[in-house]
Amino acid sequence: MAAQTPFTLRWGIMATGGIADLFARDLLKDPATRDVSDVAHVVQAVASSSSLDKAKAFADQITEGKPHSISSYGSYKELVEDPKVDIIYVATPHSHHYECSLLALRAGKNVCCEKPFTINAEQTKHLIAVAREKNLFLMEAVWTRFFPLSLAMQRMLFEEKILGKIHRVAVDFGLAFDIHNISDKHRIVNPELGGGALLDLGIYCLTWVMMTCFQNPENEGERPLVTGDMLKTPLTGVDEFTTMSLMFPKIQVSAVATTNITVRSPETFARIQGEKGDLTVQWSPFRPESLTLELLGQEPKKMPFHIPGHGMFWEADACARAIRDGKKESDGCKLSESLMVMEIMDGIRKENDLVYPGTLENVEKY
Ligand SMILES: NC(=O)C1=CN([C@@H]2O[C@H](COP(=O)(O)OP(=O)(O)OC[C@H]3O[C@@H](n4cnc5c(N)ncnc54)[C@H](OP(=O)(O)O)[C@@H]3O)[C@@H](O)[C@H]2O)C=CC1
Ligand SMILES: O=C1OC[C@@H](O)[C@H](O)[C@H]1O
Repeated sequence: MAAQTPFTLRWGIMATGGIADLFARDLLKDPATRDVSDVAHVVQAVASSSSLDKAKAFADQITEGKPHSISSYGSYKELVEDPKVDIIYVATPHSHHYECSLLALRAGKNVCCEKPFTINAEQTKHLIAVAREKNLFLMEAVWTRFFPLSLAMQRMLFEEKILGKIHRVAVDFGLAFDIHNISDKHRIVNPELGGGALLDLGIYCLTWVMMTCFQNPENEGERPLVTGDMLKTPLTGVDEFTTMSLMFPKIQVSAVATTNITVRSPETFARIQGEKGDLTVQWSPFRPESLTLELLGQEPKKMPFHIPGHGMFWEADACARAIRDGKKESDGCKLSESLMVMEIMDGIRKENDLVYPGTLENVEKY
């Protein structure tokens, strides 16, 4: 039987920083290397807000000097106006996600925007409203949700019920940014770029809590009761340490999530404890490679999950499948969940008086 022609999605990469590079390189990987044949990707165009030369250099860099036909633009506006681009990957700092996603949606482009979706929940709501009004696909790029490990873990917990009743979840994600020696302009500490632990790293902790608690079918979509505490860095006033408590009354599960930008989390960053034992997940919280089952009375069993590349292609494949099928959001990263996570983070920031400066929290009129 003849092989089916894959559905090919043509990407426009908005920004030329660290994650844009990793994402674009993953798009260029042959899908066969991850056993995918129904969808494929093309890096159609790239844009830099700073200069055309930067965009051109980025295109050469991701193709490693090989001949290519990627269009380069010296502005984001030109990128979203390219008729050959189907979807924009927004890879700017947090502070710019909202305006960049709006720019793309208003130009009629589908959007996959880096995490955190926006600075606050009102901005996320607005993006969702614009996407719906324009009948476009929109997704927050929470790539971790699409990893084989994440999907296997959910099958084990919810279909095989390998731990029996789940009682408790603990997740920690910290990175040692050496904040006393980096520039206060670095995006991780700079309030003007939406810096701080919660929005950058805490969102992954919340992702693990959503995947292990909120998405438990027995939870039936009930929202957790949330409280949180922050310790802010005297350097710039953003949160250096944030601790969150998330209680799920319907399933009687308690979750604790901790995040910080000063010390690296230990190798085992997540522990799910149930009546039959524990399931732990090993580094990293954003790109998980192995989990361990520690069932009562049995030897621990470590299960590695191979990642044939950086692992960002799985979320790209999900975008392609959704768009191919005429869907306006991905089942793997629902807009309602992205909005809930933004609302949780808003609530914790409010409890701790963390407000971003200038116009960062503004929402354009609907
Ligand atoms: N999924 C993941 O694992 C990761 C996700 N991220 C997310 O991706 C986003 C970008 O992070 P990262 O790539 O590390 O950041 P970088 O600082 O490396 O790159 C950001 C890029 O955004 C563009 N940009 C536009 N406006 C500004 C501005 N005012 N200040 C600085 N840069 C600007 C620049 O490109 P240009 O000048 O060409 O327009 C710049 O290169 C963040 O929101 C972060 O949360 C980050 C790392 C990992
Ligand atoms: O998403 C992310 O994951 C990896 C971290 O290095 C980075 O700061 C963060 O944005």
